[in-house]
Amino acid sequence: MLLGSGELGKEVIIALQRLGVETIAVDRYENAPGQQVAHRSHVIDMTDGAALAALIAAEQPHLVVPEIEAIATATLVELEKAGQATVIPTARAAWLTMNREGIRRLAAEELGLPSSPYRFADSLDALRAACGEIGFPCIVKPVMSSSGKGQSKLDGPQDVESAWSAAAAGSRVDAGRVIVEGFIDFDYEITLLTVRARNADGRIDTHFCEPIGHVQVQGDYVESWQPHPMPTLALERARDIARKVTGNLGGTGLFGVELFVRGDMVWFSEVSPRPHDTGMVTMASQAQNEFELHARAILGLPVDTTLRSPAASAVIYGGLEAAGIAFDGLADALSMPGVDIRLFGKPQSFARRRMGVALAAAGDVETARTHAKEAAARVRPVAP
Ligand SMILES: Nc1ncnc2c1ncn2[C@@H]1O[C@H](COP(=O)(O)OP(=O)(O)OP(=O)(O)O)[C@@H](O)[C@H]1O
Ligand SMILES: NCC(=O)N[C@@H]1O[C@H](COP(=O)([O-])[O-])[C@@H](O)[C@H]1O
Ligand SMILES: [Mg+2]
Repeated sequence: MLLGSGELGKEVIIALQRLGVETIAVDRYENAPGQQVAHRSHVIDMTDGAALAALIAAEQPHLVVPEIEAIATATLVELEKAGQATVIPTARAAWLTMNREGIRRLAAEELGLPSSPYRFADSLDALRAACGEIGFPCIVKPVMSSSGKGQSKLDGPQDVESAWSAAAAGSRVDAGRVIVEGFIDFDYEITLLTVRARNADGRIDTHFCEPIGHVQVQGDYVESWQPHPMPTLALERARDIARKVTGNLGGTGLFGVELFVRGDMVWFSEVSPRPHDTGMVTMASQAQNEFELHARAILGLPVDTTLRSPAASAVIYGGLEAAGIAFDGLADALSMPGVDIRLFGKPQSFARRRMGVALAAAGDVETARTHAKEAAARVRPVAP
């Protein structure tokens, strides 16, 4: 049972089905991408613990696979403890990463991993004080949000009030709480896809994919590529951080470990205990893409993180505010060498909603990036 059935869950469902698994797609709205391919589906408010528990009791899935962070994870923890659900990778991992406070305190305070300085605030006044302590520039984010929703960069005290309002509007669950992070002036940022999977002896091994470089605009990924070259020491540090944080979260499955890099310095940013949006590039670059790796790992099957070809991905946004939009220019995009397109089939388009992705494999990353961006630009959303 997938909890969340967007573009990432859709691919996990397809990968699971190819291995003979029966799939149930759950989301907050009807005809979510994953629901279009699953064996059956349900629409519930996944942040409603009682509704979630009732659905799990009715369906009795062998595995519960969170696909987004905003779900009633405290309920998952209870169900797991009572032996009524097996949560991927663990209920505790879903619970800790749902809230930026949980994962940040674990990573920085318990595991001692390098991260940006941070404070939490529950009111505008507290936010003013917190920004004062962290200094400017800084970044403010709701403790519960994703894809950059409700996130602001603040250059001075004049930006505090608008950041507080933006966080309230962009929070998935209105917790009324924000994190302030010191701004890290990184050279580049990566996602290190990390897989915890059982080996032939039944023990869990940690496997790493090649680093994925990416560009984010307003906290949302617009472009990613693999491999991203890194100095040996920085890569070792990145893997060390990823091994520690995923080892603590436990269980089996694929994780997206987000890291900032400057020279040989590496900072932990956050981690998704599930496939990552920037990892969509692996549909073009790897022998087993991140969705297949997740499916195999959670089923106790062997994994192979080998890179097959340099590749890149570029996001196709909705551009329009309309239901049932269509797309022009597919033939133009697909005529490019090494290019492939995924259109997610989201029933409703918003200007900044991710509706598809262009993928390009090439002999080198630069060519792949150029081709992916060009292909994405050739796909034009049109009103129905
Ligand atoms: N402290 C920071 N210093 C510099 N840049 C930052 C910082 N925090 C976030 N960013 C930038 O904003 C992006 C999004 O931040 P973050 O990953 O925390 O948001 P998110 O809403 O969880 O996004 P997603 O769900 O897509 O991972 C980062 O990838 C990075 O580009
Ligand atoms: N960064 C997290 C991420 O990319 N999550 C992906 O976006 C979907 C929600 O999209 P929506 O907001 O367009 O419904 C989620 O279901 C997941 O597939
Ligand atoms: Mg992120």
